[in-house]
Amino acid sequence: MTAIRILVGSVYGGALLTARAIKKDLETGGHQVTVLENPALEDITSNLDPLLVCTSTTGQGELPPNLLPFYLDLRDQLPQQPGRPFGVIVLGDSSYGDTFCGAGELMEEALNETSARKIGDTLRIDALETMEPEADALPWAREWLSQI
Ligand SMILES: Cc1cc2nc3c(=O)[nH]c(=O)nc-3n(C[C@H](O)[C@H](O)[C@H](O)COP(=O)(O)O)c2cc1C
Repeated sequence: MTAIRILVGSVYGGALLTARAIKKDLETGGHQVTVLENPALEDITSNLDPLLVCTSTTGQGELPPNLLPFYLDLRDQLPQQPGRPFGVIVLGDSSYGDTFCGAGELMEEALNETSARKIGDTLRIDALETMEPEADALPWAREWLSQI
């Protein structure tokens, strides 16, 4: 059994629904999943659980408002967590061009600066290609967890 924490960033609910679907799926497999809809830094500094970022991209490659305070505190304080596993699922829309899935890169860069350890490649989910982000996210999350 692994306990994981999902850091959610979502404007219209797609990334949140995806995170909840991952929770349901992984918990069926015997794991323990906490979905953090409005994460604060203490939600990660109080434990060593692997972290899964599940965020959409808004503005021009920016983070959704519910995840932004966490990101800013993380960048500000850089609490070191050497080797802590993390993964990134990011929703975006390739019609936005250069800023496609930019929110995932922001979170990855910030977590890298804390010396956390990325597991697997980022899953980029393109709204132009799929209406069901969870269809891609569930198998990816299982594979991600198996690599921890
Ligand atoms: C105002 C607005 C700005 C967006 N900006 C970007 C962007 O810069 N890059 C990108 O890849 N997707 C962008 N998107 C697309 C969203 O990330 C995508 O639709 C995503 O699936 C929304 O997920 P959510 O329901 O969790 O908010 C934008 C969408 C909106 C409505």
